[in-house]
Amino acid sequence: MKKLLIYLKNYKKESILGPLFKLLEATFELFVPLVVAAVIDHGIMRGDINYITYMFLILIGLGILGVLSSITAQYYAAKASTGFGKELRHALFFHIQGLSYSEMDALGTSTMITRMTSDMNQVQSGVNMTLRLLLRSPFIVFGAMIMAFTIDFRSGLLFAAAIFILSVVVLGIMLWCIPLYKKTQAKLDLVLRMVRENLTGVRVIRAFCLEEEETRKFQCRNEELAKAQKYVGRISSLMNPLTYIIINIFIVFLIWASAIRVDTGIITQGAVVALYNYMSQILVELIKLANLIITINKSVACGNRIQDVFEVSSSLTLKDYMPAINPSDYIIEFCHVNLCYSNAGGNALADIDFKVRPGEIIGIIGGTGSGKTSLVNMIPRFYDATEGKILLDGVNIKDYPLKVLRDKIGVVPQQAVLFKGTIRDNIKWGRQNATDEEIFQALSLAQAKEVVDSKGGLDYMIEQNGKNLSGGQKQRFTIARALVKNPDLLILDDSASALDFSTDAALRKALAEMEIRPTMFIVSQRTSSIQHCDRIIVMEDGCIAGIGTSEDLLHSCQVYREIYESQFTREN
Ligand SMILES: Nc1ncnc2c1ncn2[C@@H]1O[C@H](COP(=O)(O)OP(=O)(O)OP(=O)(O)O)[C@@H](O)[C@H]1O
Repeated sequence: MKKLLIYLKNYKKESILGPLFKLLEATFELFVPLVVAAVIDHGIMRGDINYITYMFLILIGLGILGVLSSITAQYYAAKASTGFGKELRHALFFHIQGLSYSEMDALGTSTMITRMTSDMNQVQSGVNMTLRLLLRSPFIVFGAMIMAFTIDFRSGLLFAAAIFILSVVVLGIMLWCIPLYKKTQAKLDLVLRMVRENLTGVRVIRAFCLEEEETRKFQCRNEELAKAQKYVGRISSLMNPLTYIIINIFIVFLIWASAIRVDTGIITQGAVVALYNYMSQILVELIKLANLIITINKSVACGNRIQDVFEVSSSLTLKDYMPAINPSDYIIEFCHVNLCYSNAGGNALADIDFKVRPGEIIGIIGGTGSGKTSLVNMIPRFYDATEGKILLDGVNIKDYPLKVLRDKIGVVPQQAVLFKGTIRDNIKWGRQNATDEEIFQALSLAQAKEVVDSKGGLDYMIEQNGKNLSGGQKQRFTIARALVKNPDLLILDDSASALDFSTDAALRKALAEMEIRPTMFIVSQRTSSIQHCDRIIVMEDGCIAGIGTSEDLLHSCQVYREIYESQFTREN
């Protein structure tokens, strides 16, 4: 958490002025009981109206100064904490953007959202409260005690005893509560994760009629959370009655002892009222301090969770400068590449070794989980090879600046992801300066032009995740988005799976006939989608089972033959 405080560095002035103004406010507050005492002892006792009016004006002045100091302190604390929150959020977002898929997989999306939102808010409000109260409350507690000592030494001792006992009770309850708050936070995380999963997977849940089951599970988690919250709530609710009882016992003692001392003329009646006021101030401030410590603890826990994300460094080694290009006959070369996912038992890919010439269309086929996606995901460095190397234009892909590498590659992922915005905005994700003409060219190639026409043009608004489009329409837009980039290398990862056979065939034809054709990797489960590729890579259990044309493979590769025959028979 400490490391996060660096994001306050641009708000040093506010971080100093906020607490200082709070101390000023506290100082004015500490003078109030003295003024009241003076009013009683000198004004009321003597019936001196002028003196009372004068002191009354001083009280109003102290009140106004206190309010002004408080407002100024709130202003600076809010400025520092919101600025801190803004910079921390920005830094975390930037850091997450730099992580590779491996780290994203390990951290998990829903926990990152929680850290970015509710944890971040908790840390921000913790900073705000700390700036306002961390100095103020102890200042008032000890200030009130010192004032009590200056009024009457014996009463001061009573104050010291009261502060000690109250601190033990308040700290005890607080220490009891802190681990329980952490457990409650963990249960809240579970509820949030479930909400997120249910909202994103609502269609699947309904399709499988799992609403009741999910509602039951949610109710369980929700009840566990409520139970934990109630338990910690009950314990923390002990704070007020206990502290009030203790402080009132001390007040009884104080008034009893003071009354005797008033009778003997050691202290005045005004002094008793002042002491009583100081005792009340101590109570209020100790409770505030306890709440503050709980808030700080929650914030530190949340801050540590945010810090954990910062601690995850990207496994991507990044280069800033373009390497010298080694002229090569091949655009892509996989040299004995292995891939082992973090936390996975064994290699997902083993000894992948092949070369691709510029302009070639390579089909990749294989059973579910055979490693097709893993293979193509390594080219844009979504995952890095654990052994071996991959060359692009003769240069190790790890030697390219990431932006240069990814600019050369157009990727159409298995899952068609679109963003809220117009069709134009979405296609421009591929290339920001693409003209409408270029966008239409890409849409035509992707067989998506008639979809745009049917939706009324490029200004049609796509909803978040493209939920107002069919699966096939989304796929066509994601293909157009990759094509508008004019990549040297185009990766289509099962991205025509939702297209009907004739649209799929028209798409392949259009791609094959492109004037300046990128080298292509077409991943598919359908033989018909890849059988006309220049070469086909057949994957089985993370290894290459065969490479060649469809005809060659039908003779030489049993895996391919089995896939081909099973589908060929079915398709006919
Ligand atoms: N992010 C990941 N973390 C851990 N293991 C993974 C990850 N992605 C894939 N795998 C594993 O790697 C293997 C290959 O998966 P991959 O997605 O590459 O297969 P695929 O041939 O593309 O499958 P499909 O046709 O079903 O998409 C599988 O055993 C899978 O469980």
